[in-house]
Amino acid sequence: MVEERKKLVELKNIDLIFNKGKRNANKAINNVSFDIYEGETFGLVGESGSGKTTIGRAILKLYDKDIDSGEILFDGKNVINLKGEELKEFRAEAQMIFQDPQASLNGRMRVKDVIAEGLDVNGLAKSAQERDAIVESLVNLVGLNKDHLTRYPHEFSGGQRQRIGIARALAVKPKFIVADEPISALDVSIQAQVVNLLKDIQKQENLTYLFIAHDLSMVKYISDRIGVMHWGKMLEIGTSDEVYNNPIHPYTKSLLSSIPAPDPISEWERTPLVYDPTTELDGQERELREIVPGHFVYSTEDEAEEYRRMAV
Ligand SMILES: Nc1ncnc2c1ncn2[C@@H]1O[C@H](COP(=O)(O)OP(=O)(O)OP(=O)(O)O)[C@@H](O)[C@H]1O
Repeated sequence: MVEERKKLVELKNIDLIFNKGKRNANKAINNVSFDIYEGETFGLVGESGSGKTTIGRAILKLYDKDIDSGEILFDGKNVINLKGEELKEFRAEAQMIFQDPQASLNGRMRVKDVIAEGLDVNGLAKSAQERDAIVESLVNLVGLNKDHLTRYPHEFSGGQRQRIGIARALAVKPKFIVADEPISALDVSIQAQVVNLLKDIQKQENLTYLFIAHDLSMVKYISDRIGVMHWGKMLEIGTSDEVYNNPIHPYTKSLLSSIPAPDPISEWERTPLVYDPTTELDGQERELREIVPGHFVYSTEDEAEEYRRMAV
């Protein structure tokens, strides 16, 4: 089903190397390919430093350097080549929501102006009245109220600040949002509210999300498909159900086994699996291979055969 949908974002064999040519060169993204379909939420998981943020920022063209090889297409257009009007349009169509709303919102601006910044930069409101009206509708959409508009971001709780960040991203009517650990800094009790808000808005506005997280339980809840990253490489891609219920790559299995179980008995029985990453360094050629329809695992041909046998 998913395959028939339009691809909004296409990553083809992306490499991105920080400090290229220097002693501290770091290949943060290593030959990564995947697509994000229009209207879906693609969850990107993996431990700290695995390259998730780098992928999100590379798609949004937020680095002052280009990717080192490969191609990123947004709505069919090569992101690297975007300039002038096309780049401006892309900047509005593809937005980011950050982990720490405190750090990402300008504390000296009133909420009203924080939210309207994108409208102002892109000249999207024809009059002060229209600007006010758009800001008010956004505030309603994210569950804040009009009285909040004249206050400053620091006067709000973490969850409310994230709502301000979401309203701000939505102001320019994006098609695509990279949500980079948008709930990690929030109290557990607030996390579900913000995730539900993102889901509701997605439906209402027909948005496409790249949702970055290390909290696998929430990723499962919000994502249609999930990609698992380790050391800059994509090790497994599948539907959310497949990756959770039938994980194949040993790294994915270890990540899932580290999630605490909700009830004490299962938690007592839980055995965390330890992943041995040295197999990634054995010099064998690996690539993402389809094990069952729509479920891909980074493997050699022999490993893929073995995975297929085990999946039957
Ligand atoms: N601007 C930069 N300059 C140099 N190295 C960087 C830069 N940004 C990230 N890196 C490195 O690239 C690798 C991938 O980092 P990235 O932030 O993408 O990982 P992540 O999976 O998002 O981790 P986290 O969950 O901690 O944000 C890391 O080794 C990191 O140190």
